[in-house]
Amino acid sequence: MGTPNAAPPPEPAPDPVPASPAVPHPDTAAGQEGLTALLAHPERAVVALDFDGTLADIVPDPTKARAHPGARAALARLAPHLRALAVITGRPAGVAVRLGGLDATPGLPHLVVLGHYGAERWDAATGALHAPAPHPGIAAIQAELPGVLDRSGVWHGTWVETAIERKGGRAIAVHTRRAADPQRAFEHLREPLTALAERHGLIVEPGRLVLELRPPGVDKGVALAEWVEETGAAAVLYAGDDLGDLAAFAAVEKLRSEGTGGVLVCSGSSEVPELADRADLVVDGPKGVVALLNALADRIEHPPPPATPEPDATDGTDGTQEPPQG
Ligand SMILES: O=P(O)(O)OC[C@H]1O[C@H](O[C@H]2O[C@H](CO)[C@@H](O)[C@H](O)[C@H]2O)[C@H](O)[C@@H](O)[C@@H]1O
Repeated sequence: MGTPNAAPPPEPAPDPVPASPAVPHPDTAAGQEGLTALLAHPERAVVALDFDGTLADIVPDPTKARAHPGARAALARLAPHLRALAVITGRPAGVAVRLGGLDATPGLPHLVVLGHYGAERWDAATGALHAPAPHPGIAAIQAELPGVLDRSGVWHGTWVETAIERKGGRAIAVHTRRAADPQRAFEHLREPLTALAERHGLIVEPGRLVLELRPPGVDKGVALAEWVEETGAAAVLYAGDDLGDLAAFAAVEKLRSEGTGGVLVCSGSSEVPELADRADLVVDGPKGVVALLNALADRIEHPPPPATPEPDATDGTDGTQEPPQG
């Protein structure tokens, strides 16, 4: 039995607060400004991300790409805080939705997927897919491509059908990741595939060990700028990993010059140094992108307490005021 004057039992220790992942610090002043704008008013900000290499790890077989573990949960966690969220990809929109499991992710009711570099659009709200008619040059290229690849000698006469990705009849990608010497094969095919594309009114979009023959007239920069305008966003964060994302980076740089906050994130790899050079922030591939999305959500959900104002050096409260004269 305790004595009446005994000290009260100590309060039980509070549950440990899980350590919050820190939001990484952009390397550039423009990136810091953009991030500050996004965190101050996420409800006025938008986030757009590339798919392969950014939300999904790079794998040798393009049909086997999947969203990085945790990517869908991180998107679903961040999306409700934002004005809008988009995936902008070179893939057909429906393929990115399927491979990413984006239609099966609760919490993404307003996601937009802009496929084929912005030529296609899928809206989660309706499930509707808008796609232009296929360019007639694609069918012609499908017929000629096997001959061009045979003559290239890259696969020593045994090139495999798996090198070709047909992309829903709206583009054709030739992958060299599974060639004996992927980089050499890429360089070797560039000229003949460019000539083939030009003969049929198409362009070549180079990517990570892939040369894609696709219709001209749209790119990720055009797609991103139009979408940002549509949303009326005051700040935009764009994350990508490949050469096709440079156009989106340029669009963000232009938006910044016009007063919109912007953050350029590179999902880093050794394959595309050009993008890291232009980024405000380089993270460690899709794993780093997922960590960034979670850190942003965490910071928005648990904002730091307002900073204590610095003592005013002229009000005499900190002892540094000049002594009265005279
Ligand atoms: O805009 P993205 O979402 O990045 O799509 C660009 C191209 O990505 C895909 O290829 C890349 O990922 C493959 C799977 O990891 C990899 O095998 C390949 O080497 C990469 O280049 C996709 O297959 C292409 O159609 C996209 O255009």
